[in-house]
Amino acid sequence: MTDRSRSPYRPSRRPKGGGGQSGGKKNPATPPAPRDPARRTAYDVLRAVEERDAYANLLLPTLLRERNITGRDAALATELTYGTLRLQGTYDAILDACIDRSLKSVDKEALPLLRLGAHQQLSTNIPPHAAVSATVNIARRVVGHHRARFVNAVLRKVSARDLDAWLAVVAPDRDADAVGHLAVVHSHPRWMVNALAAALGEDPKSSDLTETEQLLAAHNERPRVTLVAKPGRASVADLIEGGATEARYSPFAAYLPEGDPALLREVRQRRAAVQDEASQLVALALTRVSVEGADARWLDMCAGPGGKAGLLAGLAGQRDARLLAVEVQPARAGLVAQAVQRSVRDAGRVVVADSTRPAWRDGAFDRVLVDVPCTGMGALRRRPESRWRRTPHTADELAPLQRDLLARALDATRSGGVVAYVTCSPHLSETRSVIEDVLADRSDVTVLRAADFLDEVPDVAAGDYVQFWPHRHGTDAMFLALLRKN
Ligand SMILES: C[S@@+](CC[C@H](N)C(=O)[O-])C[C@H]1O[C@@H](n2cnc3c(N)ncnc32)[C@H](O)[C@@H]1O
Repeated sequence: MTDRSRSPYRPSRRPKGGGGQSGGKKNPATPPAPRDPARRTAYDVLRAVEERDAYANLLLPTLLRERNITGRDAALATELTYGTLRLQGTYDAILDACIDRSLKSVDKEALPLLRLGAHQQLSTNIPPHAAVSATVNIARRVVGHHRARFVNAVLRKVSARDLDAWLAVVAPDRDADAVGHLAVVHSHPRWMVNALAAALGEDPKSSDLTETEQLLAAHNERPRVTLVAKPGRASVADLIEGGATEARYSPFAAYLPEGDPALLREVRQRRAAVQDEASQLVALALTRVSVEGADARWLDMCAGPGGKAGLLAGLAGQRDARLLAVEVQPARAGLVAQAVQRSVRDAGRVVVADSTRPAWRDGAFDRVLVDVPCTGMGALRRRPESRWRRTPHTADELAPLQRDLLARALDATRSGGVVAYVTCSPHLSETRSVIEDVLADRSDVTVLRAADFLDEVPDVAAGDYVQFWPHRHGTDAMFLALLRKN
């Protein structure tokens, strides 16, 4: 057991009575800041992710704000939370080797402590003894002394090896089982490694999964923050003046190397927003396809939370066109309304509706974006926990809705108009399979070579389609098909 007197994280004692505040006054509205605020906050997020499927990217900023945690503590809490979630699969394989029973039998309050402790020991510069004692201190407060002793015992076993040495013990041999090896080393579910290898055109049965490994490794890197300057409302130069740097591909993008995007005036005024560069480019590609005749009515059928709608509304306004943005969930439609607010010529309109039951007549639109609900396997860098929430069946379960939405998008488009089918996933069941299934029943569609409309981006063509990749482009893995209605 850790010697409390030597712990650098030893909590200070509060005086009894009088609330411990200077002047003896309590403010019941303000919860006391937790001791060791960075680790405690990381633990609270990890536990909420485990217990109630919370989203770390939403909960962490909320807790940091509520607890008034800033600066180095906020940076540490962020690193510990995301770092632990990213390598959770690797840490679980190691922890499993350190306890006598199955890791699955460890309760949901203690398990995040084990992962948090393993992360500090194996992937940070925090000295192992400090990582153990600090984690055990939190364990005493949140799960009691008995289970804290269990946490202490397991973490001491973890400290016997460094990460590479542990991987040599717990990861399957690469030659015998390449997918199993990569799954443990890069912390992905096995089925997902298979699906990603197939999407990259590599044979999951071979031991040479070089590009698959690059992709898995990229999923565990911290994504850069990319901003979009909304057309007609802000410029990239404005963002660069605020501290951003020039982006590689999108004419509307800038990268923010550090700092909180909300501190930028343009972001606060909703003239700019955070948006992945590939998200910008797939929307832009739709606007680059020439259409003969009228080009006044644009439709975004799945608009929430409004990233692409915000960009499209600005571009529509600049061309004197109008964008109708449709979203089935009222709360998300509210976010779309904020995103299109004050776009050029006020070109965006938002409605709450189900796009599979269209309230518009067939052929009413010149350009249609259908950015369907999907597994989100293209955004694993930003939502690391989502890889453990999906199952091998999630993509198949979504396919009927994706097919229905694409068919309705084609119906909504006039002859000569164009549809962009977009997913934030490279999974073949949600990308080319959906298109092939829908087009098998129709003779009124021509598939365009989507990469021709994104000349500035190298290595993005996947046959007639476009597939962005984190390891090639530094973006989310967005998929795009451009379909002309004959
Ligand atoms: C992948 S997200 C779209 C992202 C969005 N285009 C953006 O760039 O911010 C899919 C959205 O479609 C919405 N959705 C799902 N089914 C729908 C339907 N039948 N009709 C309209 N919207 C739907 C979901 O609520 C979700 O907000």
